[in-house]
Amino acid sequence: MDAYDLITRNASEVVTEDEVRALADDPEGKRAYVGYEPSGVLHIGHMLTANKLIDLQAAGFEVVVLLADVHAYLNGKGTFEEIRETAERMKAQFIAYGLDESQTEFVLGSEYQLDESYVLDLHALELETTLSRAERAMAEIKSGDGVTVAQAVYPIMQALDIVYLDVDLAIGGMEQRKVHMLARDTLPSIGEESPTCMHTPLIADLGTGIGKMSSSAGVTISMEDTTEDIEDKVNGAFCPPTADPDPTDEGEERENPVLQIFEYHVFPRFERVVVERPEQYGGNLEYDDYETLEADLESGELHPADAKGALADYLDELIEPGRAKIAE
Ligand SMILES: N[C@@H](Cc1ccc(O)cc1)C(=O)O
Repeated sequence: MDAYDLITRNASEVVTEDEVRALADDPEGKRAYVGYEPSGVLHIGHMLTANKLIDLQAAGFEVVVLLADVHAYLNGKGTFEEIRETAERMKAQFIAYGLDESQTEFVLGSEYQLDESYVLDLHALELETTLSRAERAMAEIKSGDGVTVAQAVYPIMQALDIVYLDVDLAIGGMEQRKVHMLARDTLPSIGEESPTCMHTPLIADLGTGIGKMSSSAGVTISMEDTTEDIEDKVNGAFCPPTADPDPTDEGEERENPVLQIFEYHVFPRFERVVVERPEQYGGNLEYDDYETLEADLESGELHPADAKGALADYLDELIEPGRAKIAE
């Protein structure tokens, strides 16, 4: 796989392809980041962008993980003290998950976001941003009704982070895209370049295949899950024998979350996937790529129950180091 393909694999959106190609041609010294609000424990959503950071490290990028304590505070996630404690724990979980500690720079937002120059640049950007634009940028990030002033400042700070962390590439899930578009449009007004961005897909709710999996609603997988929890959740997952399920009777789009997790979580981390089956059902199946597994599920060669059994095992292996860290 060449550098561009590795950098962009499994991405839902690349803004722009030409810009990322230029970075891929000369990755030496290039920096990429993801920011996370410290809250709860690492879950499958965090792990998806972390996989992208692992790809970027393999492609030669320097990687920055922003533990966005001020953002979490602005989004009502607790006191500063609580948030900072959570940030410390999340850092340990990211390392347990597979981010190379010697190649990853962990930064707490408050280390620089309270500096005078940052605050003055923030106010300059505030002058360039309408409230409705800030509100729209937050639509997929905040929960609940009504945007507070704190939540309107949030996306503007996120845009400025790209400048202050001196990164060449901003990564986030698709729910971050409007913040990144705001950054691309407004940063030139304070004399900065429009940042290059890349977005990872959102995984559908495990139980229904509808909407996106989140820690606040529905079923998610996190580093707190025991082996048994994972088995139960995966066994109860929505998994018709197709990657493209029909919409619900109410017309809601549906995805196959079991296949999505194979594609975005398992194949990027394991070279070969083995689905164990008793001899009388044809013996084990082995896959070197996601597409073959998907084709086998669609043809009926691979039964959803067997796919789920394998998925639970691989997810458990991915979660185990973080789970051990939490238990310490
Ligand atoms: N907006 C991100 C967190 C974040 C904060 C600041 C950033 O610079 C980047 C990302 C989230 O929803 O979790």
